[in-house]
Amino acid sequence: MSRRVPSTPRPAPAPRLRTAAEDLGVAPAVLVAKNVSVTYEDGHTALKDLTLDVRPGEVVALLGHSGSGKSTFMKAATGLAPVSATQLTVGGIDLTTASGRTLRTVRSRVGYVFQHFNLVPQLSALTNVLTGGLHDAGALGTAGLFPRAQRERALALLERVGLADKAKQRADSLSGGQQQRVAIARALMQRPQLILADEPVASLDPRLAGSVLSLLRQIAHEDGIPVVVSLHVVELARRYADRFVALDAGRATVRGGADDLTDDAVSSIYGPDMYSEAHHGN
Ligand SMILES: Nc1ncnc2c1ncn2[C@@H]1O[C@H](COP(=O)(O)OP(=O)(O)OP(=O)(O)O)[C@@H](O)[C@H]1O
Repeated sequence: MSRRVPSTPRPAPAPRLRTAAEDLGVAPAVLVAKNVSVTYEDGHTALKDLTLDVRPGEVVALLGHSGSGKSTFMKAATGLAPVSATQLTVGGIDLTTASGRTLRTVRSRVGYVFQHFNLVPQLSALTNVLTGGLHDAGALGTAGLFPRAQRERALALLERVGLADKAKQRADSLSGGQQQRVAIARALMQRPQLILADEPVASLDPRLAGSVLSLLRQIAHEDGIPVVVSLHVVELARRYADRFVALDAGRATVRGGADDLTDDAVSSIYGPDMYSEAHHGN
């Protein structure tokens, strides 16, 4: 059973812009997970009864020790893990029964951002972004001949992430932070309903980590595309997420708003010994 962290008195937060979710009122959840469990083929249960709704415009951080089930949840949300659930839907499509074309459609509408970027190293930044639109580009795209409208859109997305001048550069000649921005542009090329970012800043230094998370938050708040992001550094969750869910051995243990990530909450998520590392990163 999840428990909420009791609020402690804190200084009043600085005023902020309304999020897209707030503007939309009570927008329907894009991702609905009710009692989701995942047991892998070897019998290991990596997720147990996780319930989580993700609404337009919000950034939800997944916290917890290594091996607590964060990636497994993301795999479950794209039909890549063996799931049992009362409900698991993305954009209204039931992932517990989807297969074949339906599953491919769901995956094409979920942007995935990985720790190691997963770009094709020898291709240009622009071509990497274009691959995000393959689902819509048809046979021409598969042959590497992307329609002009797609190329223009990919360029506009590179501009959005601040890399228009790097469009023709090989992916492997870009810095880590730049590669992650290309990966985010590639995810946006999918016109995603949802972005899943699995430790997107674990390979980046703190300054670049902040800029990548700030970009993801901007996408959630301005475009309304919700972002689920797994993080190992609590301070980043406090700063860039709207709320968090902490997992422990596959179960949600603590959840709340970013302001609820008090020192007590951090200790109860990671234990007193891990407190310092999770607090500040390496
Ligand atoms: N395909 C698999 N088969 C069996 N067990 C798996 C499989 N994938 C993951 N696991 C196990 O499930 C548990 C949860 O793994 P998961 O990768 O979801 O954790 P995580 O919280 O994302 O960890 P990290 O922070 O290190 O990425 C771990 O014990 C892991 O070893």
